[in-house]
Amino acid sequence: MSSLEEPLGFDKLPSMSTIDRIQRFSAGACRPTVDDMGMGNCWIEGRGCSTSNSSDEDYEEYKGEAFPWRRHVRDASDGEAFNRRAKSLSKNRMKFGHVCKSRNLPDQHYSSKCTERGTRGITNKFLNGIPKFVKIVEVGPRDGLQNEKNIVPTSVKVELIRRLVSSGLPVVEATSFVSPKWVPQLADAKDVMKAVCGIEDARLPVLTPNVKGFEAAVAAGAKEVAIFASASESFSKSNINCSIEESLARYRAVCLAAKEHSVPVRGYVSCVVGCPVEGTIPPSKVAYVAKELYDMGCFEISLGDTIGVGTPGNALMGISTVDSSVAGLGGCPYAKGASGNVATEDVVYMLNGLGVKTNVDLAKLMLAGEFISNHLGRQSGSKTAVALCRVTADASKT
Ligand SMILES: CC(C)(COP(=O)([O-])OP(=O)([O-])OC[C@H]1O[C@@H](n2cnc3c(N)ncnc32)[C@H](O)[C@@H]1OP(=O)([O-])[O-])[C@@H](O)C(=O)NCCC(=O)NCCSC(=O)C[C@@](C)(O)CC(=O)[O-]
Repeated sequence: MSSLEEPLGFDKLPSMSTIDRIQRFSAGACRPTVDDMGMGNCWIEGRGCSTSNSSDEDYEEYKGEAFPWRRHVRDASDGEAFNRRAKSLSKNRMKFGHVCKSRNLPDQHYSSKCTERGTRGITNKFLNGIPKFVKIVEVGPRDGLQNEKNIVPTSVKVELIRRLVSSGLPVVEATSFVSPKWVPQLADAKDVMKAVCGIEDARLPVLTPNVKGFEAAVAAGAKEVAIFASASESFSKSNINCSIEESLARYRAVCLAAKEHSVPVRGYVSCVVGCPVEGTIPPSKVAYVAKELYDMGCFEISLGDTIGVGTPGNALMGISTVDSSVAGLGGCPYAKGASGNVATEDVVYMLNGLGVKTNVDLAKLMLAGEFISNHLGRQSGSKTAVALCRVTADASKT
């Protein structure tokens, strides 16, 4: 029986063809997680969303997402239960169209909610493998604002986080405890965290590049952190001023500290498709870094198409965790050519149209996007937000 405590053998790494399919899938900054790559026995309790029978059950599982410090040894009954649920999922796939109401969106004709009718016309082939629930990790307040020319006031960041959480997003990355010399836009990390750490309706992870950052984050009230490695040597050097191996050594220390504090750690791998300096990145490099992060205790690995050079392909199906940024804000300041992030509004709109539940209220999310876009003095980078605003404005004239 395989144990969750066991390190993965190299034979358990995703096959080259799997990685290749993931590469083709990772459009923009939509980041599939390693679990979604079918990484052998990387079973983490509570992450089996695509095997659930109902969206509500999926969501409950996400809310109860367990972390490595709580990984358990999977026994035979777990495996049987998993298989039973997987089988019944395939029976229930036709239920995709179940309504998930978007409460306050002005005009519900425009895919503001998931409807049975909206999905009926889509072929079974396409629907096969689409998860019933997608967890969205909102990175706007962190990735979105880290590259802004004008520094956004702390109070605006805090209000943005509150609005995003109230839209139903389960995870909102709040800020980074990095060097203020490197990312001055997030130099107020401590104040932001202190203001939001009491929020309980969502997880609010923060980026920590080293133990110094981890300690500052925990002192400010962070309950979850993220570490960020790269599959490209050049990007590692320009982003965190060290080689991949040096970064992994730093992150092992962060993970050890996190374990002592029972703080869950999410792992990022940047440049999983391409790097602005090195060009195409070999999938084996991505798999290596992902495995290292997993082995040191990360409960989830986010695969970042940092400069947005991936293209969608059939392997899109089955992905159940997506990172996105409200109003399409952001991008890494140390990735030349990074074209920004996929807008959360667009992701939610698309998933609503496909009948995939997210538990995010699109209307409230759009208001959060409008709030930050107004502050930044520019139009939202979300096509959905722009289009639906126009529709609403036109409707109000008639
Ligand atoms: C990693 C370092 C710190 C190395 O930076 P360094 O200059 O090599 O570090 P150092 O150890 O020599 O320290 C330099 C100074 O920074 C201070 N320092 C050191 N650590 C910290 C800390 N944690 N918090 C606050 N201060 C810190 C340290 O105390 C010292 O201060 P000084 O003595 O000069 O006054 C730096 O390169 C850095 O902060 N990089 C962060 C870059 C960044 O945040 N990039 C954007 C996030 S990554 C991203 O967006 C990609 C992602 C995650 O979204 C996924 C994807 O899309 O690909």
